[in-house]
Amino acid sequence: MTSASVARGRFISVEGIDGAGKSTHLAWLAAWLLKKGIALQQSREPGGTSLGEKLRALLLNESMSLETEALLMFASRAQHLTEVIEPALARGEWVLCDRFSDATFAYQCGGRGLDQTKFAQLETWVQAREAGLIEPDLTLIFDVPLEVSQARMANGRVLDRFEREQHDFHARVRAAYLERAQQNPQRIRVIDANRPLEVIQAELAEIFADYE
Ligand SMILES: Nc1ncnc2c1ncn2[C@@H]1O[C@H](COP(=O)(O)OP(=O)(O)OP(=O)(O)O)[C@@H](O)[C@H]1O
Ligand SMILES: Cc1cn([C@H]2C[C@H](O)[C@@H](COP(=O)(O)O)O2)c(=O)[nH]c1=O
Repeated sequence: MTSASVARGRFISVEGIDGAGKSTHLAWLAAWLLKKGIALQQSREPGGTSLGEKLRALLLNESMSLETEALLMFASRAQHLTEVIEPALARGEWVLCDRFSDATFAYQCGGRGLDQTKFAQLETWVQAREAGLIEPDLTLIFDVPLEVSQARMANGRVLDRFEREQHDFHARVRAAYLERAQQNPQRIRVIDANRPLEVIQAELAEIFADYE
């Protein structure tokens, strides 16, 4: 097979409020898919590139205006798309990404109140290509009640700027994620993450059973 005929890889993103368990499940899913022989890249946003990780450190730790925050999220994404995501998909590899633009919709629009028109403009600017908008093929939202995520986060970790936000902020983020799932039922799947790990892993194995 020539490189021109390699089938595009799959783009999977995981989302959820802070402490929902998405990083835990992403690591498990990556190991499970690798065992099935699927070549993949595991990455995250903000971050995923050398520049993106520097932007991540600023975003998670420095105070900044709402506009700066939204623009830096998309700056990290622009770099991530051109440097990591698009080349990997073109090589036929899967990309498993810990958060993508649904997170901007949930945190910057839902949590912070950014105008959705501005979000749509930035999304088009950064993600539009000739073939259409680059979006995940499948997005898993790990959903838990706030008391559960707060209890999981309280378990001995140093909280970043987003994690230190008030209860109302996280409630708005969760509501925005669920709204986004309702708007995109063909792409987004909500997973009840308030269950034992092995039960959630069995659901993930079922979802990906037919994927090759
Ligand atoms: N289903 C579960 N049952 C019990 N504990 C869980 C479950 N899922 C995750 N945890 C635990 O909750 C904590 C938070 O999980 P994790 O770091 O994966 O969340 P996260 O959604 O990636 O958080 P963040 O977005 O803030 O990085 C970890 O200690 C993890 O072991
Ligand atoms: C991509 C993206 C992320 N965020 C926020 C959400 C989280 O609180 C942090 C990332 O840290 P994580 O716990 O490792 O997921 O960034 C955001 O506000 N907007 C975004 O687009």
